[in-house]
Amino acid sequence: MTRPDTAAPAGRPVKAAVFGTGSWGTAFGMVLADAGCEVTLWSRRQELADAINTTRVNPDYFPDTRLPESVRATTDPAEAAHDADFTVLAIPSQTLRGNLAAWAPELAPGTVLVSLMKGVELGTAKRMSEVIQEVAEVPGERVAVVTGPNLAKEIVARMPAAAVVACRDETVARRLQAACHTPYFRPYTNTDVVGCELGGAVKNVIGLAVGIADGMGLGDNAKGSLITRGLAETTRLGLAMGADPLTFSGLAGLGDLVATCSSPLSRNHTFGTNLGRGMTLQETIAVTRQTAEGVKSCESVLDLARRHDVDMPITETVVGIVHEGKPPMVALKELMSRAAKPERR
Ligand SMILES: NC(=O)c1ccc[n+]([C@@H]2O[C@H](COP(=O)([O-])OP(=O)(O)OC[C@H]3O[C@@H](n4cnc5c(N)ncnc54)[C@H](O)[C@@H]3O)[C@@H](O)[C@H]2O)c1
Ligand SMILES: O=P(O)(O)OC[C@H](O)CO
Repeated sequence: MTRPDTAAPAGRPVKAAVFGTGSWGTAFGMVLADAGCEVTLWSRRQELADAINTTRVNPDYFPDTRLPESVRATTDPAEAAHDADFTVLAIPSQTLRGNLAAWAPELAPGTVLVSLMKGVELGTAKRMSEVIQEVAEVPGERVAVVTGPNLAKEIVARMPAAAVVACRDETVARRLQAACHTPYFRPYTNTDVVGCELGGAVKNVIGLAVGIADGMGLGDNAKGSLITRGLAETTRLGLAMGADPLTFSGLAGLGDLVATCSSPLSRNHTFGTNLGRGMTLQETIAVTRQTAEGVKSCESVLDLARRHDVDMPITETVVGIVHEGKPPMVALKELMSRAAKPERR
């Protein structure tokens, strides 16, 4: 595949570096390769990079999936980043700042940094694209976000999904859209980076809440209510932060909420279900071997809400259960006994 815009040198394939060889980094690397890119995955562990290079399989995450020939792996950040048109970041949100500071000197000049992460930084309450801009010292026009209902396990099975590619610069969004568009992965562009990132981060918190309700056996009315009121509080926060409210009825908002809150493949949903069934936080963490971003980001989302003076009762309830040891039944009673109010306020 040649580059999708005239600004880039012709005659070679689009190159992508993907930092993080977990579920989504591996799956999105496969999408990029299927779309015609040359992909280098950066892995922390040499055994994993060797396994991918020799067997074409990531044995730790997707032992049954053969990765395309155009995907290779390395543990050397400079080798991964070399000449990359897109530098994709797929590590846990809370580790981004430290890792990116180490990788920044190796980034290819002019590369577009792409966040796959759905979290908000603890302490600063910054979105991932803000952390990227700050640490890599790049303008917002060179930072993009890929988000939407994209459960990695379904993507590696090449099951159909749509997504959103968001960037302040629509031309950059279109380049990335072309670089990851395949017959099974349909990306739409959006310039509302704030809304897209908030949609992704807050849906993990609502996914935890719905999981808890499922674990408690509260039924489908409770699920529908939590999804809808979860979307309402996400939209309130988005509006306060300058996002376009329509983003939240799109793939980054409603689409991702529905997928996360209805799928047993969602780590956040499953985490919540275990808590709702009565596991302690420590027991739940012990059985969750992958990243469930909402567990940490519920606190930073609540922090954001307070900074913007926005009421987010479901997020507050999740923080109470996950971090303050509040029994789910007590939290439920508190949530249901809040003062009555109109739906649209
Ligand atoms: N898995 C999905 O279906 C999915 C889909 C869309 C978005 N996301 C988002 O993508 C991001 C990554 O999630 P994931 O599912 O790939 O998680 P994962 O747990 O499957 O993989 C995380 C990767 O980061 C690496 N890692 C962990 N700690 C690290 C550290 N301190 N320094 C460097 N690397 C570290 C791990 O080795 C692994 O390669 C999250 O923000 C998640 O919300 C995931
Ligand atoms: O497994 P989860 O809960 O991190 O969800 C994965 C994706 O974000 C779903 O779009």
